[in-house]
Amino acid sequence: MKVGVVGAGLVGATAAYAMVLRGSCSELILTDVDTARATAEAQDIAHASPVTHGTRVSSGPLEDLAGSRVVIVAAGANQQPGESRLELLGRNAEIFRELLPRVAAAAPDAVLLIATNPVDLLTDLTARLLPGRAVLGSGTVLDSARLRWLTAQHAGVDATHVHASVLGEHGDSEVIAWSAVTVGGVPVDAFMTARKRPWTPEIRAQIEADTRGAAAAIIGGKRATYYGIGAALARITERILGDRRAVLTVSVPTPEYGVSLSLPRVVGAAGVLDTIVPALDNAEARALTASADVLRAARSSLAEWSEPT
Ligand SMILES: NC(=O)C1=CN([C@@H]2O[C@H](COP(=O)(O)OP(=O)(O)OC[C@H]3O[C@@H](n4cnc5c(N)ncnc54)[C@H](O)[C@@H]3O)[C@@H](O)[C@H]2O)C=CC1
Ligand SMILES: CC(=O)C(=O)O
Repeated sequence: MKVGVVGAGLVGATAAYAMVLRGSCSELILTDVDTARATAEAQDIAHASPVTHGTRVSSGPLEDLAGSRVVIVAAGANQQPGESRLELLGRNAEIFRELLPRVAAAAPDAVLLIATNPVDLLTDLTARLLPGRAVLGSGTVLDSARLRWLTAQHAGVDATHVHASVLGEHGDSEVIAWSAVTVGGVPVDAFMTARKRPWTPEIRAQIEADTRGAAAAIIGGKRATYYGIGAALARITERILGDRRAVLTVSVPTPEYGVSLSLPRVVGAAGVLDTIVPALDNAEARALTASADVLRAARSSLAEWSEPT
């Protein structure tokens, strides 16, 4: 089971390291336009292999992606402090137009897992550049993990027992779907009441703000985020490799909203197999529509969508 990583920067290398620690695959290839960086990262990560799962790790040109079942794409610019994800669109779309057709040709059977921001619009662009190809974006898997973790702190439970979905854009317009949050299978409000935990509108508003603002806060402190997304990418990749039919909030083109965004989706060997539209309250449904509007408006700056439709 071979996995490729295109863009061996902080996100790509951390995803590769997470996969080596978890034994997600048998072979990993890192590729980057900065060949010295890819070589150094592959060597450093390979040195973890003998003391973990023995994964074969190497670096090389794009052609070495041949035979990959999943290729993670984390190539491109990241945000500077104060910058939004959407502000990266022009720069990273330019990279994708040149890079993604070559990645797809080098790894013809791979599912393409996009991480580069703005991830929803670059997933859309990749799907447009490569019709018929299995493409998905990491979407709000990371944001959902942040929401789960924050909720678990208030519930006083292990975060793996919180189920929660952030919907829409991986970005400032994302939607926290409280009506679908459960803890140990119990709706979150009932769980907090049963455990006598404080659970007020102010606490929920703070959790929302902390979920939405997590990336900016971390970037302000250490210039980039990579551990959370690295683990999320490893998990999505494993679910594809093992055809595990996991339910994950990944991003794919979504006809109902006219753009790629995140909803709970069943993920297996072919990528996204099915989409589950959750039962939302009216405010959540309106917020999801507004998030799609934000994404479509930003996308209209791309040449591929600039023609009136
Ligand atoms: N989807 C998500 O949840 C998250 C996405 N990101 C995004 O991931 C992307 C990467 O972030 P970092 O790793 O922190 O940046 P980084 O600057 O550390 O790494 C980016 C790498 O891409 C490489 N690259 C640029 N053009 C390339 C090309 N044409 N071919 C191959 N490699 C190329 C660069 O040489 C560099 O090594 C950014 O867009 C960032 O916003 C970051 C965190 C979370
Ligand atoms: C940078 C980014 O997209 C995140 O950490 O959510």
